[in-house]
Parts: sequence; structure tokens; C-alpha cells
Amino acid sequence: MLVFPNAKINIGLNIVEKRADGYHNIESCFYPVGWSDALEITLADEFSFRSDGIVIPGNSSDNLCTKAYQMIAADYALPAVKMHLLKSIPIGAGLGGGSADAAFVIKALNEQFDLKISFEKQLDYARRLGSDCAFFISNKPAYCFQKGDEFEDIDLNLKGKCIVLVNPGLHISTVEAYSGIVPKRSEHDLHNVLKEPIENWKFKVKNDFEATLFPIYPLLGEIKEALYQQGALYAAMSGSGSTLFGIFELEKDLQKHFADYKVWQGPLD
Ligand SMILES: C[C@@](CO)(OP(=O)(O)O)[C@H](O)COP(=O)(O)OP(=O)(O)OC[C@H]1O[C@@H](n2ccc(N)nc2=O)[C@H](O)[C@@H]1O
Ligand SMILES: Nc1ncnc2c1ncn2[C@@H]1O[C@H](COP(=O)(O)OP(=O)(O)O)[C@@H](O)[C@H]1O
Repeated sequence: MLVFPNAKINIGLNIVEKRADGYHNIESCFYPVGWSDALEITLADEFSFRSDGIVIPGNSSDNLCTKAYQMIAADYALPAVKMHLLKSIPIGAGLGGGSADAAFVIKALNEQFDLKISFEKQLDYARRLGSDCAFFISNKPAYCFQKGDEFEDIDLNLKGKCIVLVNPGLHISTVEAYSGIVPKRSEHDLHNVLKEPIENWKFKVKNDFEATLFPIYPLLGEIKEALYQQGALYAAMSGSGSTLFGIFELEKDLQKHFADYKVWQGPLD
């Protein structure tokens, strides 16, 4: 089976409070984007995982794909498989690429081997692998809360608009990014502001990581500003960075403009 785990962006990210378990309660709109890995899962004599493309830190037993397989194999009689991942989504980039890979393994094993794991149970498995991971089980725009692993449908349709993602290659650790944050309630209810025209978002839809990370990495703020100068209706950092995104009314080719960085651009669904 061949699947294409895709990245996500965060449209708005409020870090509301620190929890007793050390994690943070957040409020965010997660939106799928087309920057994708490719993952092939085939029957084999023994389990193996290998990856090509962008080098993933850690060895194959640390990989979230391997962890997802082992977690399902602990509860279901799974045959051995060979997994081959072509890694394209930048790592430590705020795009949730590792979480997407893991969620797609859960979904692919369920389908390929007819395991009949319910949707709710797939969400629970995904939550065990990472806070972002459960989102990729449904993989459709959602208002996310708690650790980012509880969802509500959101009335937001950006279909037809174009997104440009710019990754400057800085690897920002999620743990470090959260450790710099003083949580606070947001001034604006994200549900409500996302109903306003996209041109208003610039003033109301904030990613709380920007205030702490932009002073440390001024390049991030410069790229965001450049996206606005190029005509973005809305621009922001995704997650804990370091990827910036701009949403444009029409198709936009900024590959040359951001020639020093990794750029992905395409339509939003
Ligand atoms: C910041 C966000 C925003 O969507 O995305 P990324 O920028 O990583 O893509 C997420 O909250 C990242 O989720 P994810 O990358 O799955 O994090 P996890 O593996 O669960 O946790 C890594 C570490 O981040 C911190 N963490 C994570 C999620 C959360 N709600 N509160 C936290 O404090 C904890 O220190 C935890 O040990
Ligand atoms: N399949 C995978 N793809 C990417 N990263 C992975 C994977 N498996 C494990 N990881 C680990 O997860 C960490 C964060 O990955 P990633 O999801 O790309 O970042 P982010 O949380 O910023 O979106 C990396 O440091 C990496 O070592």
C-alpha cells in the first residue's frame, strides 16, 4: 500500500495554560496542506523500516512509523511488513510531519489488514504517539483544543486559495519552544475571528510562539513580513516553527523569491 502523509499548518495558536502533566492546553485551527511524504508498506518476512530523502534524526526503532506499527502489533495479529518512507516534509518545522507519518501508518495497517479499528480507537492510538498525531486520522480542518488532540468541526473553507510555505531550515525543538512560553488566555475567540474576512486575521489571529521565537530568530519575522509584501492575505508561523506560511488569493510562485529556503506552494483544499 502506498500512502502520502501530508503536513498541517496552525491558523492561530493560543497557548492557554500549563497542565498538571507538564503539557499545555492550546487552542488552534489545524488545516491540512499538500506538502507530503510518501510511505510504502508491503508484506515481508520480517519487520523493517527505512527512509530516504531528508535525513531523520534517530535510528529506525525511534521512528514514529516503527512505533505506530509496534503499538498496533501489540494488540492485533499483524503480519511482518517492510516500510519505506520518502521524507520530504521538513523536520522540526511546525508542520507535524512525524505525526502525519505515524497516523497514516495506523490508518494504512487498519485498511490493508482489515483490522476494523474504530475511528475513536484510531484517535486514541494516535494520541499515544504525539499531541498532533490524532488530527491526521481525520485530516480535515478542525478547531483543536486540550493538548491539540481534541477536536471540533470548524466552519472554515479556504478551498481555491493558494498557500506558500517557506522553511528556512532552522530546526526548532517543540520542547524548547514550549519552555519559553508564559501561557495566557487569548483576547479573541478563534472560532469567531476565523469567521471574519481573512484580511482581518492579520490583527487578531496570533501564533503565541512568534512573540518568543521571533526575537531569537529575527529571520522568521523577516520571512513573514516578506510574505505580506508579496501580497499574502494572511501570513504566520506554523506551530513551533520554523516554517512560515502565506495564504494568497491567487496562485503565487515565490520559489525564486525565497531561493535560499525550502518552498512548497499549491492550492488549499
Ligand atoms: C506545537 C504544536 C502545535 O500544533 O505543533 P508542532 O510545531 O510541533 O508541529 C504541537 O502542540 C506539538 O505537538 P507534538 O509535536 O505532537 O508534541 P508531542 O510530541 O506530543 O510533545 C513534545 C513536547 O512538547 C510539549 N508540548 C506538546 C504539546 C502540548 N500541547 N503541550 C506541550 O507542552 C511537551 O514538552 C512535550 O514533551
Ligand atoms: N517519521 C518521522 N518524520 C519526522 N520526524 C520524526 C519521524 N519519526 C520520528 N521523528 C522525530 O520527531 C521529531 C519532530 O518531528 P516533526 O513532526 O517533523 O516536527 P514538528 O513537531 O516540528 O512538526 C524529530 O526530531 C524526529 O527525530
